[in-house]
Amino acid sequence: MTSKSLSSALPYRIGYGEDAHRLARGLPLILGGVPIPHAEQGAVAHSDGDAVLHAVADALLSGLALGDIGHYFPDTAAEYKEMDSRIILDRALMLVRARGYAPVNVALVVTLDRPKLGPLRAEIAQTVAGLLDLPATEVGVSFKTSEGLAPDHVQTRVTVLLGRTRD
Ligand SMILES: Nc1ccn([C@@H]2O[C@H](COP(=O)(O)O)[C@@H](O)[C@H]2O)c(=O)n1
Ligand SMILES: C[C@@]1(CO)OP(=O)(O)OP(=O)(O)OC[C@H]1O
Repeated sequence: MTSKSLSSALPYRIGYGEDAHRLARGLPLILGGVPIPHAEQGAVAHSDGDAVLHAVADALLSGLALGDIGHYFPDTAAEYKEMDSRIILDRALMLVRARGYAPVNVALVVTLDRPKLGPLRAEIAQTVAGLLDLPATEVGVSFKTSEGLAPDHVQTRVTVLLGRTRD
């Protein structure tokens, strides 16, 4: 079987995405659609700077080789200034669905030194799952510190499994 016929025979595809934003005082921090209370610093970004939703959207797009969010939402366009990143994720999901795929499960890792995000794990999983029309049990959420190596930085890495919904 050639690699071309193999990829059309298999019902699953893997996607990977990541995003990072610099942090600065006086800005809100939003992760996975959840505003983080008591964050001393927020994301420096053109949009609302939600590094989780950006990485999930890039993971969806990469699974079908559809480019990345910067292609669809250039950070030079004034219309996307301070935009809600749920719009970005919606667009990526729409593109994936239009090609006959849907997310099956998501695994995401947020690297952030402060604040501790553990108490928000369920809310972030639930919110991301809701945006993808998945049960919260299909969104794994892990947190890591940078061990002080990058205190002014938030980073998210995401894998997603896409399943074919039609032939
Ligand atoms: N912003 C964060 C970062 C980490 N955690 C939790 O702390 C534990 C230890 O993380 P290390 O990076 O030091 O291994 C781990 O259980 C993380 O879930 C957190 O809650 N918020
Ligand atoms: C989202 C966009 C567009 O507003 O900008 P940012 O919010 O800066 O985010 P980033 O993840 O750096 O890049 C994607 C851009 O297209």
